[in-house]
Amino acid sequence: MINFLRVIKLSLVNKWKITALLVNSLIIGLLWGCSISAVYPFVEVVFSGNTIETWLVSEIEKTDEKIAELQITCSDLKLKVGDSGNSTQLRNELDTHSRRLIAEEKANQLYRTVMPWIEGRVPQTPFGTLVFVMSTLIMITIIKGVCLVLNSVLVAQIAQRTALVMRRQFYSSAVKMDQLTIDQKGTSAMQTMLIYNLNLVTAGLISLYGKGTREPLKMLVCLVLAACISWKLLLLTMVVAPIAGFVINRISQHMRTAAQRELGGIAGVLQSTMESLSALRTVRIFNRERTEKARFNRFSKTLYNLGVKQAFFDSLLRPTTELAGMVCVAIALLAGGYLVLNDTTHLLGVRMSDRPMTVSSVFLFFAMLAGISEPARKMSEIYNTLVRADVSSKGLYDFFEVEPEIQTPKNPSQLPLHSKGIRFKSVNFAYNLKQITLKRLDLIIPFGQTVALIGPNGSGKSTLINLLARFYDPQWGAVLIDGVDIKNVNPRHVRKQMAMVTQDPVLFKGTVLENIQYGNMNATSDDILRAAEMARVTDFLDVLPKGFDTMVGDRGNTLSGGQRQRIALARAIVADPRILFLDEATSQVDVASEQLIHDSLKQFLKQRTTIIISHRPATLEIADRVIVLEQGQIEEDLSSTEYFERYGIKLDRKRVA
Ligand SMILES: Nc1ncnc2c1ncn2[C@@H]1O[C@H](COP(=O)(O)OP(=O)(O)OP(=O)(O)O)[C@@H](O)[C@H]1O
Repeated sequence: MINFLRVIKLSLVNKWKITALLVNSLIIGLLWGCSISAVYPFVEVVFSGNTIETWLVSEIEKTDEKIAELQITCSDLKLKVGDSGNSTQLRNELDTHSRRLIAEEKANQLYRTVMPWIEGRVPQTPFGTLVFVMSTLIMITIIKGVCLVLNSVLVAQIAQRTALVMRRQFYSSAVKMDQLTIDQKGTSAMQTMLIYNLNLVTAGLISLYGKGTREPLKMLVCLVLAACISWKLLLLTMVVAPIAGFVINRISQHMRTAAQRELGGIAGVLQSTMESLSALRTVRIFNRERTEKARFNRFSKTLYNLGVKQAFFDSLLRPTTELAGMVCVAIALLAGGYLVLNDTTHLLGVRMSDRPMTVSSVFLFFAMLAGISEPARKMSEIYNTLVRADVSSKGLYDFFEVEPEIQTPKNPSQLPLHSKGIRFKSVNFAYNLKQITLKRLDLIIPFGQTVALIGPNGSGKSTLINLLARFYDPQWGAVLIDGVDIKNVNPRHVRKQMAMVTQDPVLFKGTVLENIQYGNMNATSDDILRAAEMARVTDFLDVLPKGFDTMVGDRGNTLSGGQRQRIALARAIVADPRILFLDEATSQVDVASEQLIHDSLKQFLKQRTTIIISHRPATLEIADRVIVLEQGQIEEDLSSTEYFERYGIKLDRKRVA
């Protein structure tokens, strides 16, 4: 439970709520004990045709008689002990009777103390007493109900607050996590963790602070009351507890393994579902519904088997605790019955109580054991939840503890506003040990230049941009902006001067306006309008139902690919970056619009360094320089005019017009 203990530690900041909860749970426990104790007046008073007052009077009389009798016996025994010298048997007898005398005196004292409080204040008939007991029981139940509501609210507040902290911690770990780890883990695994693991941890906290606090306190109250009747008899009945504890421990070890497997299985099902649902169009166009269904069914079947296994171990717990409880009750009744039937205080030579037990006190003892076994059963149920919470918290803490590879140095260098140039200095980079992606790459891009990177798929174009944005750090060599190694700069400061548009840009749920503003939250409406005009967003606003205020749907899925790209371009323009990346940024924009965008971009690109990735000659026309990459190395580095001449590329401006 070491991992869940860390969650509990986190929840301890709610110390006042926890204190209130403990007090509340203790009250519930006491009320529980009181309601069970009602069995005593039933058996002893009501069903014997007494009222509380007459019963007290008769008890005082009985104890008076017993005290007188015991005093005589004790005096006789003292004389006999004196005569016989050192007879052990007589001494033991004297000891037993003396103890009994003290116990009777104490009981008598108690009855006499209570008597003035009771006299004339309680019902005077047996039926009236019954009504009184029942009304008290109902009152206790009402107060207990109010306490339970308060208890649930406090538990929810503690658990949900802790979940909130962990959710925030998860999100900040996720956004800090370096790209390489995210690539390896997969975003759907992270989503699963955020939803499923966190839910199980919250359920664990609710169980712990709810039943996990209430039930042991209920047990404690009943244990104390049972011990007051006869602590020795209680010890005797508890001999089965270590055996039950051993069996429960063995079962719980299996439960833990099963819970771990089940969690892994659920993660698999959720990941597979998220993946196929987010790519439903691809699934449909290739008629792969059956394949996906089969894959999903396979995962679900595994989950079913794991669930059944888990349920099997869960189900073992209840009969085990019930059997242990039954054995306890049987021992108690057998021992108690023996003491009552023989009117003795000794069992197998061991004194169990100072006064012989009455039928009603054995009943009360039995009721207290029942009062212990019910919470014990509930406790065994929460164990399963706690095991799952522990397994889930391990997953979450493993996630929190991943040290991001991209770190801010202890004494970061300041990066001035980019105005000189970018340099890749002997850069070697590999995503994994098997393949080097960039090999001793040297490249200098002066400020204000627009460079087009071209080359076959997988030649390392996007990787180059990723290194410049510090999504990854090179294993060898350095990337410098204006002479400052960006490894020594806070990544946030590096990215502050950058903006990026990719071929499949992500838009967020919100309006067109909000999506453009995302690039610069301080942008005025004029800035947004200017950016929208430059990216030709304004050209299609008329066809959108609410213009700038149209909701773009999940990830912008209510827009066409070209419209999405144009909004993403406007978002980058409004950010007013010093370094701009355009990775096939207009690949889905129609030729006529692309030409218009290029015309308006030309002026904009003059005050910044731009890196374009594209295979389309039309896009290359805004570049000053073309660099051809091949297997992570620079093959050619030409001015755009040289490049167009060498490869005989002619741009058909008429077609555009
Ligand atoms: N996250 C990643 N993890 C592991 N390998 C990667 C990762 N991203 C890219 N690669 C590998 O690095 C190499 C270069 O990829 P990169 O995306 O930089 O190529 P590219 O020139 O931009 O290709 P394209 O023109 O197809 O976009 C490829 O072989 C690719 O498989």
